[in-house]
Amino acid sequence: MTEEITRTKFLQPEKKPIDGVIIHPLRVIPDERGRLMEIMRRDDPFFNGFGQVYMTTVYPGVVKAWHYHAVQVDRFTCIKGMIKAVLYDDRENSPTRGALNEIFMGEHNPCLVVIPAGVYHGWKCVGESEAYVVNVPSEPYNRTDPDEYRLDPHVGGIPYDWSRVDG
Ligand SMILES: Cc1cn([C@H]2C[C@H](O)[C@@H](COP(=O)(O)OP(=O)(O)O[C@H]3O[C@H](C)C(=O)[C@H](O)[C@H]3O)O2)c(=O)[nH]c1=O
Repeated sequence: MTEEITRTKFLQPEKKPIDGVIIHPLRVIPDERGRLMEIMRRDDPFFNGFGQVYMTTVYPGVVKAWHYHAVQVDRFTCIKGMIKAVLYDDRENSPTRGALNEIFMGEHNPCLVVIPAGVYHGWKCVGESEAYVVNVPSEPYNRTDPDEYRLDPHVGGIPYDWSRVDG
């Protein structure tokens, strides 16, 4: 009973994915020389062109959030370290408005996450070393007028506490 409650607590966020969000598991192919992992392919069902590819990193304990894009779709993976990615749906008319998704991803759970425009998102490095994220957004970054809207991660009004949950 107790175990079930604990598991439910941690699995709950991914049980009801935000409308349009895709969590796509990535396969790691190891051999005696190292590892290989495909990230995204032109024939993936969610591929609809890309704007650019970039990497961004996050130091242990740091939160990078909340961001959303008006037009851009993000497709990101964590290739080194571990992050807790959190998504929040505040889109008017969305069937999942108010839903939060928590995804623990990275070396121990390789996956690509597709985030539709309008969905707040961000991540925290939950490992002990700098985490490396690769993003393949649908649009190139506009340096003079970025499609990037932000809220403070701690007092921005989104009902999520970024602190670690022990138990
Ligand atoms: C995305 C981008 C940024 N920049 C510049 C703008 C700033 O001077 C600097 C850092 O950018 P930003 O604060 O957007 O970086 P992050 O906070 O790591 O943002 C990333 O992490 C969060 C969680 C996200 O959701 C963003 O979509 C993602 O870009 O690089 C560029 O020059 N080119 C680019 O393509």
